[in-house]
Amino acid sequence: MVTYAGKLVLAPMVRAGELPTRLMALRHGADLVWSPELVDVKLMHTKRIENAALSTVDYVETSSRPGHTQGNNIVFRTLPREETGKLILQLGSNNPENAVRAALNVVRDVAGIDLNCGCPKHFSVHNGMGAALLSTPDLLCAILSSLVAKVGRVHDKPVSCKIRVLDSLDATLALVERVCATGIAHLTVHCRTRDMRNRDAPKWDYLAPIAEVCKRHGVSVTLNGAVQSRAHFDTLREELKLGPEVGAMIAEHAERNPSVFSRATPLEWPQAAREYLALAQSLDNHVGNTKYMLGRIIPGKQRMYQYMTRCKSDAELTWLLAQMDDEGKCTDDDPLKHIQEMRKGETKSESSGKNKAGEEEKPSAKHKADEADEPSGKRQKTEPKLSV
Ligand SMILES: Cc1cc2nc3c(=O)[nH]c(=O)nc-3n(C[C@H](O)[C@H](O)[C@H](O)COP(=O)(O)O)c2cc1C
Repeated sequence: MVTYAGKLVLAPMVRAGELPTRLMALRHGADLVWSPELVDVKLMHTKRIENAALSTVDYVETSSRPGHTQGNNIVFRTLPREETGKLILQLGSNNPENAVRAALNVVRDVAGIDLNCGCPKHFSVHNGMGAALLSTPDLLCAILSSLVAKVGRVHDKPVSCKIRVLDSLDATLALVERVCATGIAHLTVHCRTRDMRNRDAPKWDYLAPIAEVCKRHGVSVTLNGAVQSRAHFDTLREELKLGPEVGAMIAEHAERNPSVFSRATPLEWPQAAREYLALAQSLDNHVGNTKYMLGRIIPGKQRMYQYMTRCKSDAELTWLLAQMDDEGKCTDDDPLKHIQEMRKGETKSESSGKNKAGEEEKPSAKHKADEADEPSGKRQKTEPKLSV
């Protein structure tokens, strides 16, 4: 069974935490990775498909949700070869039965189930999920108890949850006592309150007393909030006098550079961007999501950032990043002109039904295998942009 103590992990992040980012984080030393929050009602209506072309397991949305049309959205994709034993799936839920149904649907492909009790964004809280659960502790604990009894114990998989701190330490400790008593194995504490933004300094001093409560219950604990890298975590652990059993979770810094988990120096942004793009393309990641991540990795003030935002396809992104030197400068005098020309060429070959080599166009083996990337992109487009 997976354990969490002392580990440095990738945070759950909507949009940013898709498979390519998780793999890059793992390859650079993340001990565990969290999926983005997946809403229970959506996840419980997915069908498991083994995608032989990519060696992934895809959970694809089916049509059976009332009011939803037939679709083939990939809701969740994992690469068992690299993620087995290291992937924690995060649920968004406001209902114990739905949480259990969703978790049972995917439990064979994940190492643990986590409940999101910390996201303050409208799409989560207006349904009573995420940080709203902090104000409904009875419901929060009912969901956790159900997950522990009906999923965790049955399938020998740990259940965990991620909370924010409350306005006072006493109120936080009282909540932690209740949450630990549900039988969870692990707790992540985002050391900011629901009203604090990511630019606000976290209340790290809450962590030591929270860790004491957790220890009494045999629950491991992870610190979250403004952790920058493995080296920074080592320093923090000393400064805050945290035991070796306390772990840390990184979100924004890992979104900007998924190699921050490394014991060596993390990659510079041009190398990180190149590596991310190659990984995303090898996994048939939707171009909209790839661009989103490149937009986080490439600093906004760089020329390369502006060029990247003008690209519309994987081919354009590949060409552009191949023109980038090791400092991130573009070696082509007029990359936008070249991209326009590429696009015109593609339009011509598309309208003739033939590719540039004059062969008939065929769908790629990967797309044929799951036929689902485009709908997945639609999902990504409609997801709200987070800045939590
Ligand atoms: C792009 C993005 C998406 C996020 N999505 C989620 C999510 O799905 N579930 C969740 O519990 N928190 C989510 N968060 C919050 C982070 O997991 C984390 O708690 C927060 O960013 C604080 O960590 P940091 O200071 O290292 O960024 C998200 C944060 C970001 C930046």
